[in-house]
Amino acid sequence: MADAPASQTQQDRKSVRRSLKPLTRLIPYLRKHKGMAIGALVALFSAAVITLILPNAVRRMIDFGFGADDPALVNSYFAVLVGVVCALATASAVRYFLVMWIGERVVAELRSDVFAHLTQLSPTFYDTAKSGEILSRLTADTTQIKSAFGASASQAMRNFIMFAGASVMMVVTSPRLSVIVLAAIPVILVPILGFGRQVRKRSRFAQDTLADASAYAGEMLGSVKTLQAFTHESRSANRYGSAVEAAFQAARKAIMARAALTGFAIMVIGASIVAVLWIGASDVFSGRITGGELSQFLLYSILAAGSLATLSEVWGELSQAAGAAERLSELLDIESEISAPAKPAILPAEPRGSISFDDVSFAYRNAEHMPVVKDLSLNIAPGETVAVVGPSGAGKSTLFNLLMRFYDPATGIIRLNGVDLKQLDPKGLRKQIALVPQDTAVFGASIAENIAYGRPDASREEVIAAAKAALADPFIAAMSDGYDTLVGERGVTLSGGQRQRIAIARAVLKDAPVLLLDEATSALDAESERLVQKALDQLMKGRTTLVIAHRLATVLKADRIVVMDEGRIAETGTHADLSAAGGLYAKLARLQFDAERQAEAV
Ligand SMILES: Nc1ncnc2c1ncn2[C@@H]1O[C@H](COP(=O)(O)OP(=O)(O)OP(=O)(O)O)[C@@H](O)[C@H]1O
Repeated sequence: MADAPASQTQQDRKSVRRSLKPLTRLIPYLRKHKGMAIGALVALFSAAVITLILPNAVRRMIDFGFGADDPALVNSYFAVLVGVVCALATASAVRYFLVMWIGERVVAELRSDVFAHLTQLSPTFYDTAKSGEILSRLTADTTQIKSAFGASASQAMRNFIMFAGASVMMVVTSPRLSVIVLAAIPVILVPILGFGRQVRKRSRFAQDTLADASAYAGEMLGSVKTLQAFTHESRSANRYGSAVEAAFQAARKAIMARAALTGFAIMVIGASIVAVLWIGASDVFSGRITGGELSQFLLYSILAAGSLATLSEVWGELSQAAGAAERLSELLDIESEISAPAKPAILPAEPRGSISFDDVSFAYRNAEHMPVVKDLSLNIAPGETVAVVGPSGAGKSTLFNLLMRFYDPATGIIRLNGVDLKQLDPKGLRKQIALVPQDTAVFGASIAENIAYGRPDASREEVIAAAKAALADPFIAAMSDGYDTLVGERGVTLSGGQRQRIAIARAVLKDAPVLLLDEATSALDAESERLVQKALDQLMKGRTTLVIAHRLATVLKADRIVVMDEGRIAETGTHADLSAAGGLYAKLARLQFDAERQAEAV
């Protein structure tokens, strides 16, 4: 599946899966921990076998120990029993540890894999996906799988072994009584399977509803200022409340199905035990079996019944986990639209930083009927500075997206150093490009770490040098902890101009031959503006620069101005040429730059 459009994922979700098959996706994770898994199985098996020995020991004690009227014999039986109990305790503790360990381990690895996969997906996926929903999958679904692996799977196996063993031992003890108990089994099993399907369907629905609610919460908390500015607090809280309520109702239905399943199983099992006891009692009176044998049989049938009841409960849990595994599999199966070719081309060193767009057309996946770039051709020489201007929505940022290969063009070829971008490994390509975006993302870490985002292996000295080149050093030095000051979500909020200088410092560190610069539209104060401009001038030296320009100063400095309109290049030339031509540029320049001149005059 390529980057799935939302509608397709929705459709997949609605389809009801009828088995635990999605859980097989987890087998490779188990294989990695074969030793632990085998250990868990051995412990599991030992504990089950020891439990099965107990009723036999009880019978021997009743029939021989008490019967023989020999206290020494009774004592030795109890001594053996203590040993058996110790062995049972040890095996159970080992089983618990190993099984829980495997559950935690598998989920840790699964989480890392899902996250790593998510980081690889192309922006097309994120254009339609809701980040809150994805986070819910990463946390809630994996937790469900953990409980399935940690507890349910081992319980299922233990109880299956116990059930099989106890059934065999029941037949050995009293074939006549066994018939009654075993006849009840199909009566129990058939509805269990039916209920199980219901539980699975409903719990998947509950999880989906919860994921939708999380997506909404994520979106709202991400833009809390807008929310409060429009005083939408109670409206949002109500909407989230209803979403959570819907999730609760869905969960309630799943729980109801499970409760009915458990109650039903216990009732049928209990009834058959009472019947056995009744008939067994009359058999003891008539001398057909001994009292010890009836006790043994009864203990085995309680064991078998208990195992079956647990199995029915565990079946429900495993079904829930299968729903979660299915949702995670869907995520893991999404392939990135953008990937490296089998044999990526080597980028020639020369001409360093030459760019060409050759008859390129492109539309975003979620608006395919609306091409955003149309038959666009543009050659940029190494070291050239090209300013891209145009009305809002003309497709300027899209050019950057295409050049960084976040998306592939529908038709036409884009080349770097003469090589088609599709022939290159996207990572290799992106190493050649430094992006200074309009709105810089600052991460919850120290300033130094934020700058080193440009090149994580950079030394402290290199980070400081980059900050100096970006004229960011003075404001960083003035902060309480200097380069170690925490910023972003965990610390100080940076101003627009400061963030831009952090972005420039990152680009300085990256030292790539191509620079993509998206000038901020929001005006900085004169001093910040001067500093940012000065830092940029330094950065642009010797690099091929494509700049989405909003300032007169920038277009004046550019070697060439490209004017975009509705996805096409409307005009190209210098500021003087284009102003004189009296076309779109002249109009834009009049509107935009006149205001700037007036502001400067004030
Ligand atoms: N991820 C996306 N999915 C769908 N449509 C998009 C996406 N990004 C941009 N568009 C649309 O593509 C068109 C061009 O957008 P683009 O951001 O390239 O314009 P721009 O010239 O950079 O505009 P601005 O100056 O306002 O930033 C717009 O109509 C926009 O709505």
